[in-house]
Amino acid sequence: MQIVGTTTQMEAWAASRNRKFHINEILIIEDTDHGDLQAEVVQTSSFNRYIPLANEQSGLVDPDVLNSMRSLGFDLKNETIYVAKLRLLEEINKPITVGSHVRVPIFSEVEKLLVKKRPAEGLTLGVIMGTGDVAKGMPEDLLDVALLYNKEEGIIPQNGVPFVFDYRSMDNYPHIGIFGGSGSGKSFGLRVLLEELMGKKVPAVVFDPHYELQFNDPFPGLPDFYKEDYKRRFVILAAGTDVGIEFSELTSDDIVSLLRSSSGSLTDAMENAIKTLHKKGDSYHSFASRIANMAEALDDEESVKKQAREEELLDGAERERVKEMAKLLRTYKDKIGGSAHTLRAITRRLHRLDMEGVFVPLGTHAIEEALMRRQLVVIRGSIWFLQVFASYLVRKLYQKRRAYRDSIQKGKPIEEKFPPFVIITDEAHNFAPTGALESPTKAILKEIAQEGRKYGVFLVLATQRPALLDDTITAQLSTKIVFRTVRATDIQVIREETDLTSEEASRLPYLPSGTAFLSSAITGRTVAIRIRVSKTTSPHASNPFEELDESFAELDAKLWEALTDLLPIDAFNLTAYLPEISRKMRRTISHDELAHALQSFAEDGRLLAERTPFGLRYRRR
Ligand SMILES: Nc1ncnc2c1ncn2[C@@H]1O[C@H](COP(=O)(O)OP(=O)(O)OP(=O)(O)O)[C@@H](O)[C@H]1O
Repeated sequence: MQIVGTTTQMEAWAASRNRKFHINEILIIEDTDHGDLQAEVVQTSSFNRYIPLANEQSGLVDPDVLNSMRSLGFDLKNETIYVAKLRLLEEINKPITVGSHVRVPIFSEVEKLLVKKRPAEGLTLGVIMGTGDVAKGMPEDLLDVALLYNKEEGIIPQNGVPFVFDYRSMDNYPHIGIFGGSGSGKSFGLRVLLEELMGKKVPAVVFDPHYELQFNDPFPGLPDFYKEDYKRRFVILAAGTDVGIEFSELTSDDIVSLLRSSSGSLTDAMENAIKTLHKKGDSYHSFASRIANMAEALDDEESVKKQAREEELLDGAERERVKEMAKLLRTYKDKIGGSAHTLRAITRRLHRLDMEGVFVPLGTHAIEEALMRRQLVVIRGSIWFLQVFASYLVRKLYQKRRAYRDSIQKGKPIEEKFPPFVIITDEAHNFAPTGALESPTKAILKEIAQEGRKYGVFLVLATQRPALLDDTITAQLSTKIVFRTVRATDIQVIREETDLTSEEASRLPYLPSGTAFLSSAITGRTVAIRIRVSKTTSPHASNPFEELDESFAELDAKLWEALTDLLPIDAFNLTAYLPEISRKMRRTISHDELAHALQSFAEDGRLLAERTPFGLRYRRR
């Protein structure tokens, strides 16, 4: 391998007669002037001897490169020649020397560049692309730590140097963005990241609207040495059942922002009424009934006042209610204006939240406890619910952590201990949409994006549409893992927000699933990685069509077995067979299900449908 063509102090072309270049591999240029230089292959091509001029004319390679190859003795007409564009990984002040010899490094030469942390200290996310050759001399602790997967062969060996992410440096370079279109491997990558965070016992909260984050089932075909038991490292909590909002903790401002976030706009009159009528420590019931009483009092002011004057005519409970209404009128009427309509609108909104199960007496207790145990907390619920809940939860956890850190730093009495933690969500563009679009969680995520580092609170935001994610937040994500991306608007944002080169950006639409560019202030350069196989799998990870063949074919087979003894079966008399078939199937089979099954067995040729004077009779073929 040799340097050919015109070079600069950053880039050069290399040509070889007998070795194909791999994209992203690291090579050593033995420069006579500068000594050994490390460079990365950023583009590869080859000349085929049978169509020698095809590439030459295509303009892919600089004419200078071709002339230089000729002058260095390459026979362009009769040889197959491999060509690569190299980019230096270090800075020099004069151009790379043409004619310099190029070689594959040995592991120790590139160890510092490729392995910033050992697997014991960082998150092992995958394998660095193009490192198959240098990996041969790796020490033991880097072997078999990132097994790979492909659909055809299943689990395959680690074929390169592992990529170990130095998560402790997030202290200086916080937050991670995971971008990639549908099917690009984003969810798979997120699972691997979560496994690694659990492995290091980093407390984290992940929102799971797709109900797919569960870590009990091992990935099929995993060798025993690679299996990991995460059962004690995570908890799954259902929003609205296990966790929710503890109403009595809310301030008037919280209630305003909660109602605004859950039901869109809130009028000034409604906001004013909430702030006037809400009292610190109110339960949902006490607040809702105060509003309802006030609305009723406003509806029929004169009657309430009259009844209050004649209170001795009323019985106990009713007397209390009337007295309360009269007091509300005296105290608040002027402050909130006279509209019962406004109050009813508040009641309706509160009622909806209550019906959805948003208010849970134990609030976020279970989440805080799990974080203290350094677990991963998976919170499940509908997207709507999670958005409403996330805005409250994230703010609350962040405040707790801030209060604790501030009390230490400012020498105030120490607040309750609260650990640093990571907030993770997919579909992040829904939680923090770009531009003027509002979402309940946007403000708090923005605050954490800008300030969270100081308190040890970090974000991992995954999205298919980086162009739709709030740009202040995007700019704060110090590490971006970019999977296959096809849309031009998203590629544009990625180019602006990462140091991906134009060659790398042009590869984005064609990246195979599971391959990504990691652009990070922590690594200092863009690294192409292949994400390792996850150690666990989602309960609904199987291909839906394979699932049809497997699970539903099994159902078919069971039914077939249950009815074969009873053949022939008369279609007019199906109900007579149902008890026996249901008994054999150990579940109730309906008339329609049996009729449908018989018909489909006749269609696939297993049964013969005979016409009789009483209708169809199914018999074995
Ligand atoms: N690291 C990987 N190694 C091997 N195969 C992978 C890897 N990541 C993803 N794949 C393959 O690609 C498929 C799609 O991946 P995944 O479900 O992660 O896509 P996605 O980007 O999350 O898509 P969506 O956003 O639609 O969920 C996986 O089922 C798997 O077969």
